[in-house]
Amino acid sequence: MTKLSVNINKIATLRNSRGGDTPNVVQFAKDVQRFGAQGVTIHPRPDERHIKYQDAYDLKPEVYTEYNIEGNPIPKFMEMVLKIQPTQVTLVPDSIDTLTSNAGWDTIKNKDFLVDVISEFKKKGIRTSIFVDPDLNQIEGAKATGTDRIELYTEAFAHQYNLGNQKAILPYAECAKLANNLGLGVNAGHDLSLDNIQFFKQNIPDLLEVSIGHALISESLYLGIENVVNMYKNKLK
Ligand SMILES: CC(=O)[C@@H](O)[C@H](O)COP(=O)(O)O
Ligand SMILES: NCC(=O)COP(=O)(O)O
Repeated sequence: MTKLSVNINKIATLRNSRGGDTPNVVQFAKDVQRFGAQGVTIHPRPDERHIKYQDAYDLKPEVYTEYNIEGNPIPKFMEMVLKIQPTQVTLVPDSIDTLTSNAGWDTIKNKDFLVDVISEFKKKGIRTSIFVDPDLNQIEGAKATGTDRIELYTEAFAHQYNLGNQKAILPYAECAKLANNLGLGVNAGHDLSLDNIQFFKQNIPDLLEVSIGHALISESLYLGIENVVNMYKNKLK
């Protein structure tokens, strides 16, 4: 079974746009779990433009499914994750000013750094995952870091699949196979959606978890908007 972890960054983006507490990210996390999500993902960024570090702490007692915190392991991030002790930390090499995650780790160049950081998290019993491009050398490199899992960076797949290029799945399937053979768990995320998730799942062996945010929240708006427009109209009769 593949677990669905709902990334709630976009709920924080909406909240922050008005400066208040609507929508409330903790309530949203509670609700998605009540609706069946098997995990909650957040990706606090150094500028706290969506999820704030305080949200990460506030969510801890309310996330009773898998709590996955993603981010670049800068000292402030490491300190927070080590304090919170979520189920999983996913390391992403994003630069400070990046719009969204845009690359996986170079696991070979950054081996020593990743070995150190991963061992810190593992000492506290936190499962580790590292964000990687679908490249066999990077999967071998990931194994050498001591990580428990990898998260396949799926933006390229999502883009190509949308253009009708189903072959874009092939490097992902190969990398998942290699990871499984090496004893690494396989997660995936970025731009997965209702359009592409079933095809992705069917072609990736032993896919343990997907984290989905941007499309899932956008789809929720579209799938809910008719209902809400009519609820307003009823109140205006
Ligand atoms: C690693 C990854 O792909 C997600 O964490 C994604 O980057 C969400 O981050 P944003 O919501 O900041 O785009
Ligand atoms: N790890 C990927 C994630 O959490 C969500 O990415 P996206 O669905 O917002 O692109």
